[in-house]
Amino acid sequence: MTSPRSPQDTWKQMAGVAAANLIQEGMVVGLGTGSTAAYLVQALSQRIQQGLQIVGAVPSSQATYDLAASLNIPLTDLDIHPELDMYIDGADEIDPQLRLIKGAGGALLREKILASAARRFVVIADPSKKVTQLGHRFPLPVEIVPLAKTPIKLKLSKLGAQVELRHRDNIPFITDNHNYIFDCTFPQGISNPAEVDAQIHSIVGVVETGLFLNLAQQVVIGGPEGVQIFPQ
Ligand SMILES: O=C(CO)[C@H](O)[C@H](O)COP(=O)(O)O
Repeated sequence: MTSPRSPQDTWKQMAGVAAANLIQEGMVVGLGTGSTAAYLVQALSQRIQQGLQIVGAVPSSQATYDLAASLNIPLTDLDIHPELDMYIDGADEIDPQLRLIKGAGGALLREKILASAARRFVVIADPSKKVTQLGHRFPLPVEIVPLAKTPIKLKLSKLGAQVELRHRDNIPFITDNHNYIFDCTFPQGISNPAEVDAQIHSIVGVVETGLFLNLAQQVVIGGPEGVQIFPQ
């Protein structure tokens, strides 16, 4: 297993290990994307080596697929298992109502598909991800069809967002679904996430937003005082 490098990494690993311990025999599990989810994947692999038998895991990105395959986790997909027993993933922001901003890793569409296909969605994080209001610390990622980038940018700006096309290595970042991502900063935060989500979804060419509302059931936070699970 990778050695944690900072307290935050240690806390992410604690959350990943605790969430892997929630996985039971015979489950179909969705695996999230990002550094916290990578600790989950490593811990699940260890449990499988120790004898846990799952039906299979569905990865939320190519990166997670590659990691899980390299660790010999049995993989499956939504065509074979359209319902997941559990989906476990990180988040960029978590509010007190378990509403989330996700998508820093660029996998928000597949992540939301898996979260909505799961009977139980467990979020794993370190304490820095907890916020009182969404959108204050982290821009909202919005996945869009590249052809429509200019009209969509205009419409998002009219909703009050400062809109940046995500780049990697000085070229536009392309998602696993061949789309672009706009990172949208709302200077006052997002006081009504459901309304903002509906307004953004009404723009033609928007594929999905990083607002995960009414999806997460449980949060596992690793921190200096150990692991806290809410609600228990
Ligand atoms: O939404 C995500 C990827 O699209 C990640 O779950 C989120 O960015 C958290 O990442 P990390 O665990 O590396 O802090």
